[in-house]
Amino acid sequence: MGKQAHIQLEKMDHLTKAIIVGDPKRVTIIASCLENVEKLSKNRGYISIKGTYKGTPILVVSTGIGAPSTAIVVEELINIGIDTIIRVGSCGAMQHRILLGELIIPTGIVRDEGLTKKYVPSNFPAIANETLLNLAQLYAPKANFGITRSHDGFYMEDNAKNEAFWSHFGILGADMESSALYVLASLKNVRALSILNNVVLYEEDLNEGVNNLVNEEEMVALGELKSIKLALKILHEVDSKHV
Ligand SMILES: O=P(O)(O)O[C@H]1O[C@H](CO)[C@@H](O)[C@H]1O
Ligand SMILES: O=c1cc[nH]c(=O)[nH]1
Repeated sequence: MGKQAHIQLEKMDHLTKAIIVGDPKRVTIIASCLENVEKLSKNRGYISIKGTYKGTPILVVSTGIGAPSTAIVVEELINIGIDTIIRVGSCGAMQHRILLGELIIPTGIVRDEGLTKKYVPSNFPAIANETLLNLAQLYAPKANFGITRSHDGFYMEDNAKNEAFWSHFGILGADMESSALYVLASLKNVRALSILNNVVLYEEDLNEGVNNLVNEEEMVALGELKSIKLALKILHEVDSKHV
């Protein structure tokens, strides 16, 4: 397959592992943890670089916010031969015990976004790849593992009510992209995992929490670095594909 319409990348030799991030600024932070970094493309907010981590080639691409934009990136990454994808993202906690900068790693996800329903019925599960999940459990035993929720409406009036509803069932946190990644990965037979840094305490004002990320508040910035290092370690250690 040739150059992909949105990410503007084509198949590259030996490049099968990728990190996706929502915020394009995170691409630069990840670049600082890699060697042999090369800038690749910049199109519509989809920024990409490649580099190596302890010799393992890694591609890093930003998705922007939301499931549709993420699905475009995931589809195009698969088209260019990527078979292992880790989302390094941020999320809001849905349990009081989860502190800022703690990692939340979805084992399964409540599909409260619209995009994946265009692919499969809503009773199809969004689940993490077992191989990647086992490595995450090995390298980050203190992370919060469990079910999360992906949603579409950052500013909905009923957010607090919906979060209280799902929090009651033990849902750990919320983001907007992970369920799209998990569902597409299952459908297309590639491996996927999300590693989320908690940037908002449960029942804290959403805007204030996300601004903390913009201001690089210390706990949150450390959590982000922890999420990046974990993703790189997993991608380095995992064998080249077998789903
Ligand atoms: O920090 P990223 O990876 O963008 O993730 C989270 O932050 C955005 C909302 O502020 C949404 O994309 C949400 O999923
Ligand atoms: O609460 C939050 C924080 C970040 N991203 C979300 O989707 N929700």
